[in-house]
Amino acid sequence: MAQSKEQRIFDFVQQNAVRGDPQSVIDHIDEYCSKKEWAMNVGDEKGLILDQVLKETEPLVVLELGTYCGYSAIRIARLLKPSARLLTVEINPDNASIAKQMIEFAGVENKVQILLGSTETVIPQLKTEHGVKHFDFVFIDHFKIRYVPDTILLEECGLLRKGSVLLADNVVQPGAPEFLKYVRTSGRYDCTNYPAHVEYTDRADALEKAVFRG
Ligand SMILES: O=c1[nH]cnc2c(O)cc(-c3ccc(F)cc3)c(Cl)c12
Ligand SMILES: [Mg+2]
Repeated sequence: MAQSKEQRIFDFVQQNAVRGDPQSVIDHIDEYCSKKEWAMNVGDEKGLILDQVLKETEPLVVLELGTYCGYSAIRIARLLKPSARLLTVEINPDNASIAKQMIEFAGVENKVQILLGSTETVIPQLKTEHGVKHFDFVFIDHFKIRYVPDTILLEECGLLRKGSVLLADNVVQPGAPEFLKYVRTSGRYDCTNYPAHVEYTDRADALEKAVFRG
């Protein structure tokens, strides 16, 4: 069976990065995806903005929508306090398998739980099946058409509290105009835009931070 791009990324990490060193894994994924094969990791430029917002927030319970190969899960987990946890939702079982191996190689597996399934199925189960009360931080990086429905679902499931931080990738490219309209006009969020570029390119993109007013 032909190898997937995601498997090739993991192979490159396994052969070149330092096992147990999250930064080494991040750097090697960035090296491979900027030099060999582009892939939709949040990347180094937007990753530094993610780092900065995480450091400001100091979250204990984090949700990620869209795991892919685990790059941003590792970026987030490496900055979490010992007792903090990340739950990350991935719909594609092949991606989830690569992400699991990548997260274990980086040595952050005890802070991260990968939940396989669609966000619309998983989000309503988080309180009952995963003992979540509220999320302090949500990184949104999956299908752009799911940004608004999943944000509303998080509100309706009582998973956000005053000050919960949503950080959404790709609000310019591929673009999430309905999401921007929703968080900026609903009156429920305080929003900040962070202009950047599509990972590993010079094409415009941005992250949007939306803090829930409760
Ligand atoms: O689907 C995506 N999910 C999560 N992140 C994504 C991302 O960061 C970038 C892109 C993308 C942007 C421009 C381009 F020309 C091709 C692909 C996509 Cl398509 C996704
Ligand atoms: Mg993205």
